[in-house]
Amino acid sequence: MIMTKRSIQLSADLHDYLIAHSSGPDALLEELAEETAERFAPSASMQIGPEQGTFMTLLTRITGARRAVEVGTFTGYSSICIARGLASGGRLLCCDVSEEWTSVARRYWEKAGVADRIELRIAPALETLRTLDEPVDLAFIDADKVSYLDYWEELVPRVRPGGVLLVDNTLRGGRVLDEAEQNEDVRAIRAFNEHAARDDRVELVLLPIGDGLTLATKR
Ligand SMILES: C[S@@+](CC[C@H](N)C(=O)[O-])C[C@H]1O[C@@H](n2cnc3c(N)ncnc32)[C@H](O)[C@@H]1O
Repeated sequence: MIMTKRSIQLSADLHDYLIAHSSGPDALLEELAEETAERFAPSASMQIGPEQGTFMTLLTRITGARRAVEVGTFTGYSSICIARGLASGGRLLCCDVSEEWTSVARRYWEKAGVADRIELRIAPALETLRTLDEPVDLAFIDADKVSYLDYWEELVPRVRPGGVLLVDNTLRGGRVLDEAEQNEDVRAIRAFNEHAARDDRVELVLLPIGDGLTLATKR
């Protein structure tokens, strides 16, 4: 009989323990999370979690990424985590449609000392992605769920062989499993997961970090 090792369910205490035994977040990211929670609840829950942020900084650094793209910036937490991991001379292009939310991001980019390596484009992300003509080392998708498949299709051809794609919320709180769940976002994530898992251009793993984080590398 084959015994399958499964990821364990994290209780709130075990999650706290995991955070306490990981690097970061530093005081600046904590301040950003607090300001976002105070000013923008309940939208604040859109922000990535601290362990995801650390994971993304380490992954960006380990892969030596110099040219990164983020789809969905909000108040800037994940963009700071990516920007901090970029190799010397690296650049991050951020795509969002909200001037209000990204004005907070701009302020924290200055405080974090990463403003000089980030470009923000305020426009529907599909429009921005279609203008990209340089190979991408690392892409992060975290915007409107119904467009995930379209973002993927624009980004996969642009990511260089060996480059990385990260896609957030791919477990959607576990609702992907509930066949009765017909919420538009959940259906979109389900369709995305099925599409990506069968995509021969990449190898991927769906990690149980945060709300589910798909990590793919281009063949
Ligand atoms: C889940 S939040 C991003 C959270 C962010 N990654 C963080 O860690 O704080 C989603 C963001 O996608 C943006 N967004 C929604 N639709 C978009 C679109 N069509 N094009 C670009 N950005 C979009 C929203 O304005 C919002 O800021």
